[in-house]
Amino acid sequence: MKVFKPGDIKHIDNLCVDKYQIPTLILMEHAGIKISEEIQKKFNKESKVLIMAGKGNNGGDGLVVARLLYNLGYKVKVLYLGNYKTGDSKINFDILNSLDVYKTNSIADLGELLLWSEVVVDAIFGVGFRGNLVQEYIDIFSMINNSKRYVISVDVPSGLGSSNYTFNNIVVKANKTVTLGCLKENLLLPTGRENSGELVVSDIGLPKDLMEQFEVSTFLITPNMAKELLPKRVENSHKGTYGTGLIVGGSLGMSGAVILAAQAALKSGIGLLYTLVSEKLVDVIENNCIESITIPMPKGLIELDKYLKNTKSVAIGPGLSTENNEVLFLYFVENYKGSMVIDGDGLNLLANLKLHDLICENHVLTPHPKEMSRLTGLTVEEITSDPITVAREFSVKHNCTLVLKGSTTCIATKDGDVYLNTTGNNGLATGGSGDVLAGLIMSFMAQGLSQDEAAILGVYLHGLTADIISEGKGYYSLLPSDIPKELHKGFKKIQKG
Ligand SMILES: NC(=O)C1=CN([C@@H]2O[C@H](COP(=O)(O)OP(=O)(O)OC[C@H]3O[C@@H](n4cnc5c(N)ncnc54)[C@H](OP(=O)(O)O)[C@@H]3O)[C@@H](O)[C@H]2O)[C@@H](O)CC1
Ligand SMILES: [K+]
Repeated sequence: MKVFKPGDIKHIDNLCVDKYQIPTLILMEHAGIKISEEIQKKFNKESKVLIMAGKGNNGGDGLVVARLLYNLGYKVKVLYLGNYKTGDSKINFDILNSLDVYKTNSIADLGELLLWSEVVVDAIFGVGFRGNLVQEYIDIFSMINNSKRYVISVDVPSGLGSSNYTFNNIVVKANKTVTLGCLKENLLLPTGRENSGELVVSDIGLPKDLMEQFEVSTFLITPNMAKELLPKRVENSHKGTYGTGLIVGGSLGMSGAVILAAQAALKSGIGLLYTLVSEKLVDVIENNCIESITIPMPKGLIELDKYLKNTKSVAIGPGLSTENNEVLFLYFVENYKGSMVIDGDGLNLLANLKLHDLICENHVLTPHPKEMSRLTGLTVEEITSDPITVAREFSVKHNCTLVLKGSTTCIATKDGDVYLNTTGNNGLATGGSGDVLAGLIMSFMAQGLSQDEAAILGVYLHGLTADIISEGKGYYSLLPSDIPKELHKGFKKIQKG
């Protein structure tokens, strides 16, 4: 599903007017209708609604809601923050003036108005919000957030920056956000997700042709997209049909990482799996992954060639220490020509040895923000405040697939597209989750998916399965090892669509 930058909306507005002859006043009316319908679904006509109308068009939407609900018999009060000298908001303010609706621009009355209200319509700022908040707005937002009223935000929760930036760290916290016409990037990033409440995308009559033709480079991974990516299973098949993969990893005290990656690969349809570990770990891997073939690390790496010949994909890094593994890592990055996931200490070796020039189109890198920081030299804050841009710039520069992990994971392709994933939950914030993901992506590449496809499906399935498990287990008790065990439930849900 297409995801738009807040900056795209101005462009869409202009095209509506210039190319499709749709005045923005019509769109504003539609927006108001949709918001008022959402309120009618939850609150009856006896309800007291406080409309907080900002000075731009977001405020104008709020003024329409005030009029529509007043006409329906709701008890409506408006606290307006603009002068409304021109434009669609002025027209709606003038219409409202002709009605007997209570209005004030006295911010000093906010406390009393909040006490009076049952529902607050947050129409203070929409996609036109920029930069910092002055103290007056910080106070307004705090009062709304502390009021314990049901808050419905128009388009975006007010104060949400254009990316994951929070500027003053305060955003209106909504119970529901009705976003107008299309999904916006900032709503899908962590700050947006934390503050939007239930997210509804509302059709406000933007022309279908315009929305289909408008080019974007950010997409949300949908259930349908995941379903289409599932590797096909055929009746007349054998283990060769579903590919051979190899996991390279493990070190003393870190054998579990290989086991987790291997179990994920084995439970996601791979034809044949090898694990390559140091001799000391062979027994523990053998005991825990009976379906895989364990290769003890040979003295001469050239001996690996016989295994790699038929191996379609590799995951290198789970549990691999950075100590004494430089030669091994370099061997794979330089010689292996199939698809390869580089995870965990594989990424740290890549960064330590400055091997960025060896990253290529066959590679899927799966860093969390700290690993991304080592790879790029950016701070973790710089990465998490604008993860879409950071991921996109890296994948294009290095011609690879990049999976930047987070509560919203960004999968960036060499072509510059970014796919956002919103499955998964805080129960995944545990050592070992990433190893499972590396195993899944490697397995899907072995089964014939491209690097981008495998990353998209792997990330989506990983999070979805965690969500299914958490329905019963909650978040505290979710273990990475639960995911391979319950993977069949994730597959089943994807297959159902
Ligand atoms: N096509 C669509 O989708 C449609 C979209 N529609 C709606 O329009 C909305 C976008 O409207 P918009 O462009 O007028 O911007 P909006 O969000 O109201 O804010 C701008 C105002 O905020 C102010 N301001 C900004 N930052 C500030 C700060 N830090 N601190 C203080 N003030 C700050 C800024 O002030 P200025 O910088 O100009 O002084 C300006 O006055 C969109 O979200 C949707 O609700 C619908 O009407 C129907 C069609
Ligand atoms: K808003």
